[in-house]
Order: sequence, then structure tokens, then C-alpha cells
Amino acid sequence: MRVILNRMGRLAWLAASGPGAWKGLWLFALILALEFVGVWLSVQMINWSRAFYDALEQLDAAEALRQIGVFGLIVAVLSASTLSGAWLRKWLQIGWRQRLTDRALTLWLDGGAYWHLRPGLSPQPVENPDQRIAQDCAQFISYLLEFTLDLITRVVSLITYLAVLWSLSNFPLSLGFLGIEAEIPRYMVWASFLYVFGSSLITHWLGRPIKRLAYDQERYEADFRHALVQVRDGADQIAQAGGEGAERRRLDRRFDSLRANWKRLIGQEFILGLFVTPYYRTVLRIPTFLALPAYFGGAVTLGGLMQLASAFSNVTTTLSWFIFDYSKLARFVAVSERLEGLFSAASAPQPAPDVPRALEVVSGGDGLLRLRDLHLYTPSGQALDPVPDTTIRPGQRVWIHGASGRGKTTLLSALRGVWPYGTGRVSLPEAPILALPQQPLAFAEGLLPTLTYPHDPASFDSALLEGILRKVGLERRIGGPDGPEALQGLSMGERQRLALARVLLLKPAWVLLDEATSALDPASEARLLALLRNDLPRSTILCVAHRVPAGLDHDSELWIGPDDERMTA
Ligand SMILES: Nc1ncnc2c1ncn2[C@@H]1O[C@H](COP(=O)(O)OP(=O)(O)OP(=O)(O)O)[C@@H](O)[C@H]1O
Repeated sequence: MRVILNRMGRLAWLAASGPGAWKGLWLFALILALEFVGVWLSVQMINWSRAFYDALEQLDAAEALRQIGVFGLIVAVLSASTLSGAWLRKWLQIGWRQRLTDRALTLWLDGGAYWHLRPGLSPQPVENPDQRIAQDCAQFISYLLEFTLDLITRVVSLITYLAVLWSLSNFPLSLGFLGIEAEIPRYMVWASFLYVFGSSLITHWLGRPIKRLAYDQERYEADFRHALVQVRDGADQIAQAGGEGAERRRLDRRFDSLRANWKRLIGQEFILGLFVTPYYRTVLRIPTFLALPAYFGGAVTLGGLMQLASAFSNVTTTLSWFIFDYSKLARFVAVSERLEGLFSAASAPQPAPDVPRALEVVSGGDGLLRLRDLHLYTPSGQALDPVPDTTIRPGQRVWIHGASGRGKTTLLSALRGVWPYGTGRVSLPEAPILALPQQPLAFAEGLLPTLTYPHDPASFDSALLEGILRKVGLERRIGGPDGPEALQGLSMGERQRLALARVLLLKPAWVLLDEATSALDPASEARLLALLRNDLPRSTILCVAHRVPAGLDHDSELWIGPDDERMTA
């Protein structure tokens, strides 16, 4: 229990603290005040019950009419405070959600967690981070507001209603009829506590499995959605391979898991409902039955009985909050657990145990790139081929080659400072580096945003951008409306042209190309690499390629792999 509360507290702090936090807290206080107005009006309603029913009992039509007017007034003020409270709550909800999402995104992107916490790379990958950031942040804030406001209001209401019930139930229950000579003073108050305490225990016992099932349900939903996104992204490969049947089986399997868990969840909620639903129905009637001895004994009038019933049912429904909202509480706990999982994994990504992590990557110094005693490992601890000690000077053009799977891409990741597994030392120059990975960027917002990524296209002269697109042979794509659809249908070679255009535009001092021309015909490859060499004469280019990169005119080579393999390559 303490763990759960600590976790919720930490997340709530993330959402509510920070610059301008006082605005949110003021809003929270205002909403709370409106809730208290609601409680006060409910007490007025209890008093109104007595006045109205007494007027009816005494056949006092004028007073009854006046009480109808009072009723209208109470309802009007109650509606106004409820409505404005709900409206302000939604304002606060989006404000706190924005802060929490902002913190999650900062950790996820700036901290590099999106890279480190991928399945296969980390022993504790975060599944479905997209769902956690988009959906769980929203749900957490919604539940947080609902439950904290409810809890505070209910504690205050409970004290208020208890005071009313205490003052009204000033008659004892005589147990004489059971053969015991004893009286229980103010038995209505004790009865309400006993009644709710017993019921809460039963609720918790019946509803305990819901939390785990709710957690799993979120996961299965996200897995299903993710598989659908993969179908959209891999449309070409699926269509070429005639993979519709396989995709359908995969989607069906995921949906089956989702449905099986859903069945377990609703089964458990049904079992809980077997108790909670009749409880909900009886909780409002029981007080009338319990107060009947006092009514028949002449201790209270009919108006008093109704007032008492009203106070008792207010006390019990307030106390029963836990019972009525058990299912939702279980979901709140599950959402907090998922979100905390994301935050703790992203703030301290756990590396694979037993895999060397003594890679020293330093930048600065004399502008040279030096690799010393470099041994890289896969995340499962397999040693890759050692990287020969090398020094690369600014302006050099290096061809990096070796058989497939030897570790060329991993070496480039280590040079970017993101590969954690290995030993040895990498000294990097303090200069802008641009790396083009094997898969060209394809998810930016359009043609120009991809060309200028990660910069804003508006910060470049449009004639310059057009000129570069022409240079790399993408003139046919110029002129149409830009947007994600402008990237549709680009062939792999065209995507690689677009990526090389980015290098021409940004002119970094160091360029890392990972098979960045593999989809181009030899003539285009030679032309584009020559363009790169001419337009960026002082840039250092490290080019991973299986065949001699035509047009690069490299001045040195780096072979990754055993020497005997090189002889036969
Ligand atoms: N995230 C990972 N999880 C497990 N193994 C990995 C991971 N990343 C790389 N490896 C393994 O490390 C080895 C080197 O991979 P890398 O991509 O660096 O090879 P490469 O030389 O670039 O190959 P290619 O020429 O085919 O692109 C491979 O055996 C690969 O399977």
C-alpha cells in the first residue's frame, strides 16, 4: 500500500510542480472549494427533508409550497457549482497532463531512452512507450484529480454528515427483546461504520485480481494497436510477399490475447458486481429500516425519520466510496505502475548485466578521431571483431568494410556515443557530425522537413533547398504540396538521394555514411559521392560499404574482421 501511494505521490509531484505550479494549485483549491459548497448544500438538503416531510405530516400546504421554492434554490446553486467545478477540473486536467507528458518526453528523448530501451538492446525494454506517454499520462491525471478531490471532499462530507447523524440519533437501541438487558447509545452511527467496514473487506477480497488484469488489458490493447501500425508501415513488404494471411494470423493472435484477458477482467468485475450492485441498492434503504424501532417507539417523527435516513445514507455512501469505485481504483493503480515503470527505466536505463561497459568516449582534443583497443559487444555479450587501432585526420575519406554482421554499424553507433557495450577508447573531434543510417529517414513531416532534419525548413532559403533537390536528382518532387504524403512512393534510391541532399545542405565537418548509397545505381552513386567530395572538400567522410564506393576517391580503408577473410573478399 505504501509503495503504491509513494509511486502515485511521485508522479503527482512531477505533474504539479515546476514553474508556474501555483496556478495549478490555485485552480485545485478553487475546485475543492466548489466541492465543499456542494457538501454544504447536501446538508441543507438533509434539513430540507425534515422541514418538507414535517409540513406534509402536519398538512401545512403553505409551508410545503415554500419548501418547494427552497428546494429549487438549493438545486440551482448546486447545479451552478457542480458545472463550474467540472469545467475547471478539465482545465486543470490538461495543464497537469501537459507537464507530465513534457517530463516523460524530456526523459524519453533528451535522455536517449528511446534508443537504449528498445527490445533487444536493454534487458528491461519498455513495452509500448507510445501508449504510456500518450494515454497513461492522460489517464493518470484524470484519475488523480478524480480521486484526490473525491477523497478530500469525502473526508469533509463524512465529518459533516457524521455530525448531523450524531445529533439526530440521540436515541439508544434497547436489546431487551433479545433477552439481554443492554442499550446501545447512538446505535445508528456505529451501525453505519460496521456496515461499511464489513462491506469494504468483502469488496477488497473479491476485487483484488482486477488490478493485474487491468494492467494486462492496457498492454494487450497497445500490442494490438502496434501490430496494426506495423501493417501500415510495412505495407509494401507485406504486399510484395503476399503476407496478408500471415498478418491476419498475427493480428488475430494479438486480438485473441486481448479478448481472453478482457473475459477474465469482466468475469472478475462481474463477481465484484454481485456484491456491489445489491449493496448499492440497499445502502439507501437500510437506514430507514434501522431507524424504525425509534420511529415506532415514538422517539422520532416521520420528518425526523426521513432526515435520519438521509443523514445515514449520506454517511454510508461517503464511507462506501472505496466499494463503489474499487474497479476504477484498480485501474488507477495499474496506470500508475505502468507510468512509473517508464519514468524509472528512462531515468536510469539498466544495461545488460555481465556485458562489458567500459567504453570511454571523449570529445575535444586535437581534432583527430582515434580508436584505441576497441572491442565491441552485442547486448547479449557476444564479442564482435576487434576494431584496429586507427587515427583519422580531418578531411580524410575512409572506406570501412568487412563481411556482413562483423560490426560496422555497431562501430558507427559507438562513434556517435550511443553504443554502451564494449571496452577501449574513442576520441572524437569536437565538430558537427552527421550520420546517415542504413534506413533513410522517412517519418518526418514532408519533403523539406526531411531534407533539413532536424532543423526547421523555414530557417533555410527555399531557392537553396530547391537547388539541392535538383542537384541530387529529385527535381520531379519539387513544387507539389508538402506534407507526409510528399514522401509517399519515394523509391529506396530516392530516399537515399534525399538523405545525401541533407549532407550537402548541412555541410557537417564529419560525415558517417552507413551503406547510404547501397540502393543507387553505380553511375548515380559515383556522381553523388563525387558531389559530396567537391561540395564538402574539408569534411571527413567515413563510408561503410560492401563495394568500393565509386566517386568517393577514398584515401584510406578500415577493415573489420579477420585478415584471412579479407583475402577472399
Ligand atoms: N540490438 C542488437 N541485439 C542483438 N544483436 C545485435 C544488436 N545490434 C547488433 N547486433 C549484432 O551485432 C553484430 C554486428 O551487427 P552490425 O549491424 O554492426 O553488423 P554490420 O557489420 O553493420 O552488418 P551489415 O554489413 O550486414 O550491415 C551482428 O551479429 C548483429 O546481429
